[in-house]
Amino acid sequence: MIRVIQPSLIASRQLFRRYLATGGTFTNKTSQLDRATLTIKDGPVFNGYSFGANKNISGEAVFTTSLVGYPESMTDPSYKGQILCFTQPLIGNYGVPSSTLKDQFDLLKYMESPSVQCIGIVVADVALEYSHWTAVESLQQWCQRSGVAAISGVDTRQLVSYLRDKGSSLAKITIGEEYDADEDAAFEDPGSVNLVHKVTTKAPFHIKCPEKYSKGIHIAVLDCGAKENILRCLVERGASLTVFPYNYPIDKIANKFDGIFISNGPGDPTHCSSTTENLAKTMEKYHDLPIFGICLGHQLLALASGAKTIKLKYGNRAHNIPALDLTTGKCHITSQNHGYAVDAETLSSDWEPYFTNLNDLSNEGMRHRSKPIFSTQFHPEAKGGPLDTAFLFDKFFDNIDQYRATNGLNLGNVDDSLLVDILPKERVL
Ligand SMILES: NC(=O)CC[C@H](N)C(=O)O
Repeated sequence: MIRVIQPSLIASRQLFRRYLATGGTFTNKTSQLDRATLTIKDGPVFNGYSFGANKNISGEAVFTTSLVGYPESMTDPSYKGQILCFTQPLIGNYGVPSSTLKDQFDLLKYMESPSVQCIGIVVADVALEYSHWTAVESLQQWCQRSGVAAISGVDTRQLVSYLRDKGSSLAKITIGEEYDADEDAAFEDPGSVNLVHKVTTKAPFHIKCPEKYSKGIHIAVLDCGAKENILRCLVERGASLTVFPYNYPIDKIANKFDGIFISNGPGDPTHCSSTTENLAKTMEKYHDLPIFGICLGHQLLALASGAKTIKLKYGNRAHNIPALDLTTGKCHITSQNHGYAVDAETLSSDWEPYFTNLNDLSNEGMRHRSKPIFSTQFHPEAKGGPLDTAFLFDKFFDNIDQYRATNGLNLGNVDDSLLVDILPKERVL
């Protein structure tokens, strides 16, 4: 078959190349920007312009195809140690909102954590000018003040084609006129260390549900790098939260709560063996305690149940990934950010797959056949992305209602007094 390439496509490609050669900026002045280089380990080298911190960094290069939500993505602790490439070609045009403004629950209003978590970003074209009613600074200012390396003028289509072919790769961003490959320091692999240890809360803290919303429910959250909107989704449904470090021996006090939630987080789930051991003991000890896990929380629950996780070639990072609900046959559009997945083949007979990814057929969730325990690989809390699966938080609360109906109301509240000694009054951000 003869493949006809339209002249208009060739013209637009040539134009795009020429445009990238200028630093990827039709509308911005890049003359004041330093040169920068993105080097993929054993792969291509991309020249561009630095608009972030003036420092060389290395990490794992991954890509997201989300069209909006760069402030939310960049503050998502699951991106710790990663160099995030945006396939959306123009990034920064709506600026960056306040990173300290709080909402009615005393949670961050616009960000998913107090600071930028990825180590660097890669874009085709950065907007140095911005406009939005919530914006307080430009993406350039935010990256510079946060110490985050940022490179523009990269042909992100070529980069992503490479990453899809070869898989997520180690990479570096170096700032300066000339990049000398001989001066190459080692490419750092963030996945070789326990990244959860870096992002988890250092001490337990309490988030009190405002009177007006409160249902007297008390949930224990294992914080592996929890996104702010997960906490909000729990509090706005009427729960007070006690947020614990990821390796807290939760099995010792799980019965003092109405439910356990396990959060998202960065890196390889097998690094968190203390958490999986504690979860295994919790499930063994308390048979009808509701448990819900999201993303890393899903993977940790799977490991605790005896299943295995695998590393995906290039992962799923997007706001429009179709996940099939195996209990209803409905397909939901989901928000995702992960590089690992649960191997559904290894689930024990007590568990069943709950959702399946309709793009790559990877596992998207599991549920216990008889206990009120389930988890999802995707993010029902979104931020960014669609809220189509937010009903799963309601399902968790339905399980909690049933648990309380059987075990007595205000089960969790009884324990506030017991917990008071170990809890700092204020959350330390
Ligand atoms: N968002 C997350 O919780 C990510 C989970 C895990 N770090 C992964 O990449 O698969």
